[in-house]
Amino acid sequence: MPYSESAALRALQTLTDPVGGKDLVTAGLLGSLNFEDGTLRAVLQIDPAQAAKYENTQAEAQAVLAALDGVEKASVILSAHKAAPSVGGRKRPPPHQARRPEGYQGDTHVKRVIAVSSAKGGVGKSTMAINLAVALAKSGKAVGVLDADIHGPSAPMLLGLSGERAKTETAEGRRLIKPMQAHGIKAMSIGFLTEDDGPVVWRGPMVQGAISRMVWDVNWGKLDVLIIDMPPGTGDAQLGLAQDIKPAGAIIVSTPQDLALLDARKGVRMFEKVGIPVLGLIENMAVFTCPDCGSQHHIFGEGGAKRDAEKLSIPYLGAAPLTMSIRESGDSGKPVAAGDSAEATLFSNLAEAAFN
Ligand SMILES: Nc1ncnc2c1ncn2[C@@H]1O[C@H](COP(=O)(O)OP(=O)(O)OP(=O)(O)O)[C@@H](O)[C@H]1O
Repeated sequence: MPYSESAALRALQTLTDPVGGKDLVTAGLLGSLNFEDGTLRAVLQIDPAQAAKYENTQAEAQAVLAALDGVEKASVILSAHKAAPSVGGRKRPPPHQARRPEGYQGDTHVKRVIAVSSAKGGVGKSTMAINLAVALAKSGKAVGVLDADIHGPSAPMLLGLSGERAKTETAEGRRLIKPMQAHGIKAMSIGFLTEDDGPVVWRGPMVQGAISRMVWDVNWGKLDVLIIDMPPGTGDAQLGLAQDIKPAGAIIVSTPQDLALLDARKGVRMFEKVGIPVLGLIENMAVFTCPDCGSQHHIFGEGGAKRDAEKLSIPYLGAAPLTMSIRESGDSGKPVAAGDSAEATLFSNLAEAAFN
């Protein structure tokens, strides 16, 4: 298989920062990653005072990168962490932290932030994000979902919380938004913060600011996973959001349709551009089984998602069928994953594949 940047990022994620304890990518140590003529070069930016602690890490990183498909030679360089330029005596934070409130500690309680994304609208991304979250919570994990789709928030309806309004509470000395709770998960959506559930017509920086606030000004408490249901698309807004929130990984949802898959490839590239590893592709609406005769119909095509995942060197995490109960449960605010049907088992298996 050819070299893929996602595979390289995933490989670096298997190694732990000996100082901070997070994986190398999430810890923000990866300065650059360049592939040319079979040679993969990575720069890890470390604090020079801690250089001795990184000797093994350098060798380990070189070994995992050299073992990748398409890589003939890997070289990992340790470079001194450049101090952030000082402005008026204060350190300027790196760009993705720009809106983080002063003294914010919240995300130290959140073990992993994972984005669920689709390059095309209507492929079932929100349905997938909510059902994966509920399935994960059923397996004992503490899970939160942030509905980052400012223009068409769907979490209130999918969770049976339409019309509910979030309250605020004081935690860690700050006034924070109290997340909503339903079906074993915590959730936040712009739909809980505005007067009605209609689409919110905001633009560019306002959108990004509002979403960042929902990550940082919500009292998430201790979470194993915070799932970000990203707005559909691969434009500047999504790219900025990914840079701003810096999730540890992204899951791409697509139907088997050629057009959706073409867009999914753009999605993979978008995340790679900002150094976020793609954990895999989930195919939605893969097959419809006729309830009368049991015959199976691949309404949006067959096999393309698996082939595309292979071509892009990203894991194919599995598929969800097109069923009446997935649609109805979404509309009625009772996620199918919360029950004990065959679909619920399927979402548990998908969650296992995607988050473990
Ligand atoms: N596997 C499925 N089987 C049946 N219906 C589904 C399935 N997945 C999603 N749907 C339905 O398809 C519609 C779109 O789903 P959803 O809102 O989750 O998509 P989305 O990709 O998040 O859309 P948007 O891009 O507009 O946010 C909803 O009515 C939902 O109930």
